[in-house]
Formats: sequence, structure tokens, C-alpha cells
Amino acid sequence: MTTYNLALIGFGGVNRALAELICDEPQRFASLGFELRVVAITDLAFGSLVQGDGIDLAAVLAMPRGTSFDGLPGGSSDPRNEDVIKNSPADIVVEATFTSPIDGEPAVSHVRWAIESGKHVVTTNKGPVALRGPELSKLAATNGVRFEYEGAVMSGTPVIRLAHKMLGGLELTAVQGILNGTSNYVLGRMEAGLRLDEAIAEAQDLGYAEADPTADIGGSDVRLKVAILANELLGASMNPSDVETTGIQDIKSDDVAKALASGHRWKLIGEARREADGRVVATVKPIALQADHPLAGISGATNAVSFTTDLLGAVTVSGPGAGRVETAYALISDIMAVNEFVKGAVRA
Ligand SMILES: NC(=O)C1=CN([C@@H]2O[C@H](COP(=O)(O)OP(=O)(O)OC[C@H]3O[C@@H](n4cnc5c(N)ncnc54)[C@H](O)[C@@H]3O)[C@@H](O)[C@H]2O)C=CC1
Ligand SMILES: N[C@@H](CC=O)C(=O)O
Repeated sequence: MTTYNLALIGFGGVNRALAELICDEPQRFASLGFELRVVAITDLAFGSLVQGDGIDLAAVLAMPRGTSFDGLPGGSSDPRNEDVIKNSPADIVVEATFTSPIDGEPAVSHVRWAIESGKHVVTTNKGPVALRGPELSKLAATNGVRFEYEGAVMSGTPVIRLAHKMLGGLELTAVQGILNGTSNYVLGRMEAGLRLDEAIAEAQDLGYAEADPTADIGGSDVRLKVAILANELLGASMNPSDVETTGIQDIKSDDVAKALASGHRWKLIGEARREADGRVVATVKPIALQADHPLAGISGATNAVSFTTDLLGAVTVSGPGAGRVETAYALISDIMAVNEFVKGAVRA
């Protein structure tokens, strides 16, 4: 059986959930035809740890946040991302640090260092994909490695790969949906009577929110996802700044209550559409949907995206849009794609 050595860059909610699955459920991977061994971990809060024979995941998962890896064999209190990514014995770099909606850093550099040193990259980080996606994919192809990022949109729910593989024979003219778990959860909790700040705190506890939740509430998280979908699926060359964006920050409890009373539900809707002249235009904005609208019933951290196609009309995918384990599954599906690539290369 093939063993893939992983370097986990960022050891927060998502990468810890992946480490737990590797530690607790090795049979899940054995049934996929490979095993996973974590040989390096870096995080701002812990420092870095490199152990070529495999890190004892149960032991590091038990370390409270803020404890340093310094003192462990191969450990340091400094994250040493560049050295670890370039020189650790990893086959696959798993990038799950903070998303920067401005320039995608430091994740863009993490991805580039990994690819340039011949390592595959799987990531849930939207920044590098939305801001540097085509360039990094090209770099990966040139270096004979994979750059996979299914979790950048709708966490573990298959959207990007599904659309590429299964909708490839259709003409797609638009994508529209609820693409942020936190804001959808928050709007639902406001319907139940919570204040905005109380609802955000719950979403943070549940692991849905970004490190800076204003990205969720202000719409910049959906803006990145809409740009990714427009570029991947509608053939656009869009920068997130091209997406006209309004968040839910100005929606008050009163607005939510009034909407409910009149049979409407506020939803944060992201959309990209190809116009008759070929231009792709994209927006993010809150809309009070009528209760019988197909997206009005999407509740909690669940997301949904609808593809407008020529032969099938609307094709809609719905599932978790956030969550630690749900997003770790996106990384697993990316590693499965890397495995298919590696096996294909061996056969060829
Ligand atoms: N939690 C979710 O539901 C989803 C998260 N994502 C994305 O996945 C990524 C990870 O998400 P979470 O684990 O929830 O975030 P998190 O905030 O729990 O963890 C991020 C970790 O990265 C570390 N970090 C930040 N900058 C670093 C650096 N320069 N070097 C080393 N470590 C660094 C932090 O200390 C933190 O432990 C983010 O980019 C997020 O946008 C994507 C889809 C869903
Ligand atoms: N904070 C994001 C996480 C996934 O991208 C969300 O709430 O959707």
C-alpha cells in the first residue's frame, strides 16, 4: 500500500480534524488504497515539528494551544514554514492557515514553495485559489505535481471537481447560491431571536467562522468563492475586487423579523453570470427571498449552489458549507485526487 507523507501547515480546526481522522480511523484510508503519515506540522501557536518516521498524532493533539513544540525531537518554537515546506520529507503539503482576502499571503508563498520543491498541495485556503489560482495551477503542471482545492468552496461538499467532471459536457451560463456557512447560520439564529454578536459567537464556537468573522459577515469570504467559481466554471479571468459585494452587517434583528412575518427569509446570495455580450458579472448581496424560493429553505451552516446549464436547466448541489470535520473531508477528497494522479503516472 502507498504511504503519503503529509506536512500540515496550520494546526487549527481543519488540520486538527484531519489529524484526528488519520489517528482514529486509519481503515478509512486503507479502503482507499493508501495510508497517511504526518511527518511535519507548523503553526504560529505551536512552532514546528518534523519527524520523518511519523509524528505521534495523539500526543500532539493532546497538547493545549499555545504549548510549544520546542523540546520535542525535531521541534522548534518557530513555525519555520519555508524550511519545513521545502525540506521536510513530505509528499503532500496540506495548507490550512488563515485566508487573506487581500493578497492571499502567506498561503500563496506556502503553495509556491511546496510546488517548486516538487510536493503536491491540497488546501482549503481560498486566498491562493481566488487571487493566484490559474498561475499556481500552471506552476503545478510545470512541476509535475497537483494543486487541489476542493474545500475552497462549500467545504467538503463536492462542487468544483463535480462540476468539472460531471457537468463538462454542458454549457454553464451562471452559478448562484448560498456560499457562506457562518452568515447563513447567523441569519437563522437571528430569526430565532439572537443578536448578531451572539449568533457570530456561536458560529465561532462551532468552527464555521473565519479567524476574522467580518470576512463572513461583510461578504468578502463569498466574494472569493464567487470569483473562484466564475474563473473555474464560467471561464472568467476575474479578480475578487471585480465582484460587487455587500454583506449582512447592516441587517438588523427587526429586518429579519419583518421578513419572516411577510413570508420571506434573508439570505446572502453570491452569483456570477455570463451576459449576452460574453462578459461575466458577479455580485454578493443579501436578498429577502420568498419562503417558497428553492434557496430559502437552506438553513444553518448548509450551503447550496445552483448551476444554470443549457441541457439540464438548473442543477443544484447542497451540503455543508463550513465545519472542521466537513472541511477536513475536502482535504481527503483532494488527497484521493493526488493518489489518482500518482497511480496514473505510475501506470503510464
Ligand atoms: N473552518 C471551516 O469551516 C472552513 C475553513 N476554510 C479555510 O481553511 C483554513 C483553515 O481554517 P480553520 O482551521 O477553520 O482556521 P483556524 O483559524 O482554526 O486555523 C488556522 C491555523 O493556522 C495557523 N496559522 C495562521 N497563520 C499561520 C502561519 N503563517 N504559519 C503557520 N500557521 C499559521 C493559526 O495559528 C491557526 O491555528 C482557512 O483558510 C479557512 O478559510 C475553508 C472552508 C471551511
Ligand atoms: N467561514 C467560512 C468557512 C468556509 O469557507 C464559512 O462560514 O462558510
